[in-house]
Amino acid sequence: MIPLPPREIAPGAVHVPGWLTLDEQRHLVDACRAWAQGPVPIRHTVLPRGGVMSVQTVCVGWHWQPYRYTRLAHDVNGRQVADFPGWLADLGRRALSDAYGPAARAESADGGSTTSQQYEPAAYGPNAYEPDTYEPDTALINFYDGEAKMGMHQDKDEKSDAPVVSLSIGDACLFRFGNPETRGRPYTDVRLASGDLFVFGGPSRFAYHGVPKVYPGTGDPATGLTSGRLNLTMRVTGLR
Ligand SMILES: O=C(O)CCC(=O)C(=O)O
Ligand SMILES: [Fe+2]
Repeated sequence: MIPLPPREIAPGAVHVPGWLTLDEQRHLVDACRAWAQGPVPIRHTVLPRGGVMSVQTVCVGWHWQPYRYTRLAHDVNGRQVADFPGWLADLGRRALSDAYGPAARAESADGGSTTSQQYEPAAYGPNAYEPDTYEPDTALINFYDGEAKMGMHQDKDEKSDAPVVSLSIGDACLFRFGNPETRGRPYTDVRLASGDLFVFGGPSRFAYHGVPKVYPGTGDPATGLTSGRLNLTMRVTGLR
């Protein structure tokens, strides 16, 4: 199947359908399976008021618990999460470069005129367009069974406005991408399928987003995931 072309959903938010090859998806599924075992096993995150998230989450680099990052997983088993691997950071840089196009490079190379540039670099702030210097140091890996969902939220526990790179594998879902001001409209509903890349940075870095629904049975077992949906988001914590 020929994937749809990249689409800008909101300023700085780009959906790239079918970005990962099947091999890359398999590799990511294997890696996520290993991380799910430990040193800090995958779990349903417990929220401060006692609610339990329907997705299961495991982290690498830094451990996320609502609403902060720590080196040790105090809310699970007190251990340090796995290191953030270099190959994943490389994948993140390639993702940014592919999502935002050659804009930043073309601009610095020839002083402003660009060739196949789709988006306006000036509007996006310094971090969105520097794929080469992107240094993600944490990844949150979420597993959704057929019933799981995620409410509208902002990714705002990072002390950096560098873009978030999101990769999806397995069952497709309805991904709702909104605006930085409110949980409600305006938002755009996007179907994220296996292999899709979604990047949000610049003016959309702190936009509300969520997953109202997963579509069971829509994934390709050849990814290594026979049911459910895997989502991996890389971020720059800005912590040290
Ligand atoms: O599953 C997704 O596509 C989004 C996950 C997400 O928003 C998050 O982990 O913060
Ligand atoms: Fe999020």
